[in-house]
This record gives sequence, structure tokens and C-alpha cells, in this order.
Amino acid sequence: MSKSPEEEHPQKAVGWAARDPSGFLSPFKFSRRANGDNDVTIRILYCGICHSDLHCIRNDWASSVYPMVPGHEIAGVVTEVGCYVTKFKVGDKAGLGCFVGSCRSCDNCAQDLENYCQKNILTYNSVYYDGSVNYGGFSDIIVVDQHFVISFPDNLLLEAAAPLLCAGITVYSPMKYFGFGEPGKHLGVVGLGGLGHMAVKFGKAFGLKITVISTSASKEKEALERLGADSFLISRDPDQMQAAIGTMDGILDTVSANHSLQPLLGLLKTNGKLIMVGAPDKPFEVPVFPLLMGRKLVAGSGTGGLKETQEMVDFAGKHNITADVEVVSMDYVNTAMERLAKGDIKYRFVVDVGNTLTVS
Ligand SMILES: NC(=O)c1ccc[n+]([C@@H]2O[C@H](COP(=O)([O-])OP(=O)(O)OC[C@H]3O[C@@H](n4cnc5c(N)ncnc54)[C@H](O)[C@@H]3O)[C@@H](O)[C@H]2O)c1
Ligand SMILES: [Zn+2]
Ligand SMILES: [Zn+2]
Repeated sequence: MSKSPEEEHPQKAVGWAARDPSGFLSPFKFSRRANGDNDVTIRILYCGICHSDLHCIRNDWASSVYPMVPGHEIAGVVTEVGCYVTKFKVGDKAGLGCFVGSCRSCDNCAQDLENYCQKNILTYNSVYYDGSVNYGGFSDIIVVDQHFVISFPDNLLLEAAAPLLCAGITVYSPMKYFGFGEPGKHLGVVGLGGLGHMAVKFGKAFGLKITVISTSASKEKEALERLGADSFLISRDPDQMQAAIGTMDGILDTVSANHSLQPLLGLLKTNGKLIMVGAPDKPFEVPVFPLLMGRKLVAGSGTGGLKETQEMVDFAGKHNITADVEVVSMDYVNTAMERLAKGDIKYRFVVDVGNTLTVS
């Protein structure tokens, strides 16, 4: 019989886990592997709450395995390093995003695109090479191969930098790849949540013109004044949408639920690109005529590779870019998930794991 999560590895660990698709999280005792020669052990101080965590704990994508300890925007301090570890020493600030493994030999891995490796291993809801289940960042410690660990510049506050490791890289990577990493272009950002607000910040740092496209007029003032967007478009206002037709070089769509793409395609100029990063559970309808009439492209992008993630964090350090966070205690996490489901957060919850994680 296989060993229990608490006994399968030598290092004791505690976290909060969902046990079923209700997604309700509660204390959970498990274990982590011994720190190997290439491994870094991180004492987790903060972990962001991504909408993907919510999709996962509630089994929206029909791929969840329980018990599940979510969390993939992890920031903390290195407490142990293996003998081959060159990137980190004990006491360094370190972080971890969506992946803890990849094959390291396929074409994707050779191009620093571990995020597209067919054999990559997610930080949680996945199985490691040794056959044991991975548990994520709502926990006290984690053991990771140094290749998947990111360094933080000293000037960034850890709690506000943690969301860079998913929300940040998920918008930075497609912006660079699809030609929005330099000044001059006009990019629309749909959905002003965790990903969306990071897209506004990176977009302004790249020198883009940014228009936030939102269903909710209540976000306008903040988008313009606090986040620095150039304009704000209410997608439910037909006059505003009509006036914006054919004005955007690209749109980054971060929306977590199904919605119509047709009005968005209309906003694009000829050769415009609609880049999907939101991950609703149902397929979209893609109307073809708006694509033909203007040679438009609908594309997608998933997080980013490790090299680019480090580049993004270093760029964020130089430009002082972090997430706007609401730091909450571990025992608030179920309320935070409810609020995230309703869009009641500006703009990222981060759990203060280091000070508030308790398991009785
Ligand atoms: N591509 C990737 O690699 C990747 C990485 C991280 C997250 N995601 C996905 O991106 C999505 C957004 O994640 P997040 O953490 O920013 O979530 P979030 O909840 O912080 O933001 C989502 C935004 O979408 C808005 N929204 C929700 N339903 C809407 C609707 N029907 N019409 C218009 N706007 C709507 C919300 O108000 C909110 O502003 C999720 O589906 C998540 O799973 C994808
Ligand atoms: Zn995420
Ligand atoms: Zn690979």
C-alpha cells in the first residue's frame, strides 16, 4: 500500500488543502522530499491567489485530484541548498511559479519554453518524477529543483512581487512575443483583475498606449489614475464600443469566464491580434468574418519559461512594478476565494503564509 501524504517523504509539511470540488480549504498535514543535490528548500512567506487556483479547487477544468494544496505564486526564503546548487544560498529571497519540472531535453525546453514542454510538471495537481503528488504554495515549505526557482531583486516587496510569478509572466510573455514589448502600439486589456492590472503596468513600462476594456464603470477612475491606463472603454456601452472600432493593434483578453469575442475583434485594426490568456472552462465561438475582413489573428499564451520569468522579474525590479495586493491570513482563504469568484478584489489576494499558517 502506498504511504500517506504525511509519511511518504522525510520532511514534515503543513498546508491548507481542498478535499473535493466544493473547493473548501482546510488544514492538511503532508510531507516534502529530502532536499536533493540540485534542490532548494524554500520557507514560504507569501503565496498569491490566482483565478486558476479557484478554477482548480472547484474542478472547473475537470482535471482536479484531491486533496489539493493550491498556490503557484510563491515567495519566500531559501533554507537549504543541495551541493550542486549554484543559483542560491541559504537566506536568499526566492520564488516559484507554475512549474516544478520539465523534461529539459525537448525542443521547447531547449528554447527556454518549459511552459510548453509536453512533460512539464505543475507546482500542484500533478505528479512528480518519483511518483508522489505535488502540493502547492499554501504550505510552510517547498523543495524544488533550482532550475525552476526565481530570484527577487531587493527593492521589490515579497508580498507584492509574488504575483509576478504567474500573473506577471502570463501577461509579459505574450506582450513581448506578439510585438507589444516596445513603444508605439495600442493595446486593449480586457478584464481588470490580477492579470489585467499587471498588463496595464507592464504595458505602460513598455511605452504602449493602453485601453482597459471592462464591463464595470466603477473601475475607470482607478484604471486611469492609479494604474496609468490611457483610456477606459465600457464594453456594455454600444456608443463607446462603436467609437473605438478599428483602433487597436492588439487586445489581451484576461477574462476568466465565457464572453463574446465578436465585439473585441471589431476593435482591432487590420492585422490586429486578439491574444487569449484567460482560461474559461467552455469553448468560445470564433466568428470568422471579422477575422477575414482585416487579416486578424486570435492567439493564446500560457505563462512563460523560466529564463523569461527571471527577465520579467528583473525588469519589474528596474521599473518598480509589483501587484496591487490585499494581504490576508491563511484562515481568510475561503472568504478570499468567494470574493475572487465575485470579482471583489483590487487586484490580487496574497496569503501571508509565513505569519498565519497554522495547523492544529
Ligand atoms: N494563460 C495562462 O497561462 C494563465 C495564467 C494565469 C491565469 N490564467 C487565467 O486567466 C484568467 C484570469 O485570471 P486572474 O487571476 O486575473 O483572475 P481575476 O479574477 O483576478 O480577473 C478576471 C477578470 O475578469 C473579469 N470578468 C469575469 N467575468 C467576466 C465577464 N463575463 N465579462 C467580462 N469580464 C469578466 C473580472 O471582473 C476580473 O476583472 C483565469 O481564467 C485564469 O485561470 C491563465
Ligand atoms: Zn496562475
Ligand atoms: Zn521538455
